[in-house]
Amino acid sequence: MSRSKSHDIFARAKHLMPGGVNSPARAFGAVGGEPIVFERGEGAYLYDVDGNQYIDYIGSWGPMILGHLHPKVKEALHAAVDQGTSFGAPTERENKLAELIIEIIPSVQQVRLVNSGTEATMSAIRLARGFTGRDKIIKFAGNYHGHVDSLLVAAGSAAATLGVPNSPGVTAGTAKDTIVLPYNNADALQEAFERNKDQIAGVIFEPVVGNMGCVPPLPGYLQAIREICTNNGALMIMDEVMTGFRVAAGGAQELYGVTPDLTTLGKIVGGGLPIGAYGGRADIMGHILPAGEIFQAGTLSGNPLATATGIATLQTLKELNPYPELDKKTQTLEKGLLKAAQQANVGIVTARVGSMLTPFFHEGAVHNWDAAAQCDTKRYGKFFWELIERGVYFPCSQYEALFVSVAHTDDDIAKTIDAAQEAFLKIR
Ligand SMILES: Cc1ncc(COP(=O)(O)O)c(C=O)c1O
Ligand SMILES: NCC(=O)CCC(=O)O
Repeated sequence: MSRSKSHDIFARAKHLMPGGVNSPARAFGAVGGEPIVFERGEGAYLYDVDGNQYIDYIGSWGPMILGHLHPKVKEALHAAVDQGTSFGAPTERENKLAELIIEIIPSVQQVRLVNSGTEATMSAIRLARGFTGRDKIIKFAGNYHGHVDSLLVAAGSAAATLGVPNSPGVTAGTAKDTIVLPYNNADALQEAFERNKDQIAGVIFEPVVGNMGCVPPLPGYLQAIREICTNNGALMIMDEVMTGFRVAAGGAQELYGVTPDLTTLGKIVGGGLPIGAYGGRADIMGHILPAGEIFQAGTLSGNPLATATGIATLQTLKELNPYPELDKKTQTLEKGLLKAAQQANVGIVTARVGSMLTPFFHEGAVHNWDAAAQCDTKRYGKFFWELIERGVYFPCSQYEALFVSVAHTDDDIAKTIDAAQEAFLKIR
C-alpha cells in the first residue's frame, strides 16, 4: 500500500500547522508513524489521497452513525446551501432540530445550540455554577469533555494519549475548582461531597466513557451519581456528546434509565457538520441569557447548514431505528476480535455498549483510568498498523472507542475480523 501523496501533503502540513494537524487526536501520536491524508468518504469507507480504501471505524470520532455521505443528509445539505449559509438570526430549522432533540431526549426540556461539544460542556458548567451559586465541579479521571480549561484536568482522549492529562496553560486557579475522582466509584463521590459540603455545583461525566477506550458504567453507578447529586443540591451533567443518539436513540440516559439535570450533545446531533448543544430542565435553562442572566453566545450558533444535516440525521435515525442492528453487528465484531486474539494467543479484553467498542490490550476488565493506563499501548499501535495495511481504519489510540455505523455491512465486519486475525498473528 503506497501512501506517498499522503506523506508529501503531511510533510507540508507540518510547516503550516502545529504538528501538521488541527486536532491532536488525529496525529497518530500514540501509534507512531504519520497520519493518513484523506480525500473522500462514502458509506463505511474512507479513501486516502493515494487511492487506498479503508473500512472506517472512527467515523469522524462519532458523528457518522449513518456512514459517510448518507443520501438523506447529502440532500438536506444541498438544499440548505442553496438558501444561504449563515444569517446570525433565528431560522425555522433551529426549531425543528430543537423539537427533535426534545422529543428524543425527554430530560431535555429546553436546548441551546452551540458549535462544538467543547462549547456545550463549557456552557453547561457555567450554567451549573450560575444556577447553584457554587464554584466546584466534579469530573472523573480519563473522562474527556473537550478542551474547556477547567475540564482539562486528568483528561482522557488525546490528552491521555499524548501524555498531557493536565495541560500547561490551565492556571492553578482554574484547576482548583475541579475535583477529579476515579470513575465507577460511588464511595469516592459520596466522600468528595462530604468534604466539600455545599460547594459543588455539578458533576460532569461520560455515562459510557469513550475517551479512555470504551468503559461502561458498573451496575448502579449512574443511579448513585443521580442520588448523590439530588441529595446535595448539585446538578447532574451527563456528557452525551459521544453517547447521544449512539448507544440508544435517547442516549445513555435512555439505555440506563437515569435522568440528568443537564445533557451535553455534539457529534451525531450535527450529522457531520460543526454543532453542539446543551439542554435540560426548563427551570435551569431559563437562566441562560436573554431569558435569564447567565451569558452564552455564538455568531454561528444554530447554523443553517449544521441544523439541516442534524435534522436529516436525527430524522433518518428515527425512521430506521438502527440500534438493534448496530448492536448485533458490533457484537459480531467484538466476538470475532476476541476469537482471533485467542487463536493468536494475544491477551485482550473487550468492552462494548451498542456500537461503541474497544479491544483493550489488558489482562482484566477496565473500569477506570488506573486500569486503562496499564494497557499495552505499544502493542495496540502495532495492531493498528497491521490493520491499516489491510485496509481497516481503527482509532489511532488505545484510548478511543471505535464506532460501527449503519453503512457497515456484514461483509465489512467479516473482512475486518479476517484482517484482525492476520494482524494478531503478526504482533504476537
Ligand atoms: C464525551 C465528549 N465530550 C466532549 C467532547 C468535545 O467535543 P468537540 O470535540 O466537538 O469539542 C468530546 C469529543 O471531542 C467527547 O467525546
Ligand atoms: N474522542 C475524542 C474526540 O472525539 C476528539 C476528536 C478530536 O478532537 O479530533
